[in-house]
Amino acid sequence: MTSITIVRPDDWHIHLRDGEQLKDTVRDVSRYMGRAIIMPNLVPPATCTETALSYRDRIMAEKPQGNFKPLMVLYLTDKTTPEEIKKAKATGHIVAAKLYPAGATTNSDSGVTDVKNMYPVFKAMQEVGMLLLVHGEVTDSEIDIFDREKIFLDTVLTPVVADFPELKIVLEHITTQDAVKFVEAASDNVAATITAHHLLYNRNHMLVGGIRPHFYCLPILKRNIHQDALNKAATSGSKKFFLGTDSAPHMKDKKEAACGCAGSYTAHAAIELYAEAFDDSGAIDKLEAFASLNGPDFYNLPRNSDTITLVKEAWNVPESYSLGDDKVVPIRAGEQIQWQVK
Ligand SMILES: NC(=O)N[C@@H](CC(=O)O)C(=O)O
Ligand SMILES: [Zn+2]
Ligand SMILES: [Zn+2]
Repeated sequence: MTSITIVRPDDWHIHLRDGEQLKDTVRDVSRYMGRAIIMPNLVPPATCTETALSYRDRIMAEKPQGNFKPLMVLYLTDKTTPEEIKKAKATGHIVAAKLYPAGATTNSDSGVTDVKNMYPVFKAMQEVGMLLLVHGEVTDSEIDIFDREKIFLDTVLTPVVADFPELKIVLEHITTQDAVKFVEAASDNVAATITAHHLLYNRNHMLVGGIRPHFYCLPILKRNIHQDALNKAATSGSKKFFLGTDSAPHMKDKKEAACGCAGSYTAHAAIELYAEAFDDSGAIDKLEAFASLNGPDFYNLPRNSDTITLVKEAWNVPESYSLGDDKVVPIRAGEQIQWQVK
């Protein structure tokens, strides 16, 4: 039996939703993660300090396991002010602000319509040391969905990186070789999260032999050369890449529908799925840096002080889990995962 002990990991990108669903998502994220960056795309979104802090209170009220700490994020809109950034940062609980191009993904309708309008806000973020987290896709209807990440990098992110060299930017849930190259070529202030499902799957898994809606997420799964590039980046030892699951639950009926929602659920087995991906690459020894060290180092936060132990021992994933009054179908539903936490 193979086993590995690593510093407790953190999840630098997760959706916990709200209301009835919170008890289930909080239970899952706090199984083994020490901290998590909580995405603010609620309905309505967490656009100001008060809404982000009251969301934090609702998460803590669900009594997360262990010493779990939620790190909150402000949802940027065209109306966000530099004053709001300073106020949020001063609370000590809000560590980043999220740029959703309006219409790019789930609950992004109130997002930013033109990045140029955000320059005073970015300037304030750079000054107070608040990180900018980016959903990196353009939304133009004539641009092919498989090209939207690359074109965002070329047309939107490149000028922002050049104009704000001291702003720390995380390109979230990267899905292409182009994004890997972009992050590698940028300064040390630019990093990226990579999901477990983009390491384990490519678009064939979603589309060959029938359409599998639980693999449908944004940015969409790409061809296998991109999957390979993501695995190389994650296992390269580069400090610029770290764990962000983008676990994004939607109710079963909303996924298995004529027009299914975007988002895949992985919080039931996050570190286990990453362990499998790293093991598949023959690089399980690189898991700790990616999952537990690079993230806190980039965010300028202390690394977790305790450890977890993973063993290579297969287990069966249930067909579904409860999600509030409903159900969520997780990645690997009804199949096996090769690793588990001891
Ligand atoms: N990744 C997704 O496909 N969906 C996320 C939103 C996001 O992270 O883009 C969600 O909130 O459902
Ligand atoms: Zn996103
Ligand atoms: Zn997300």
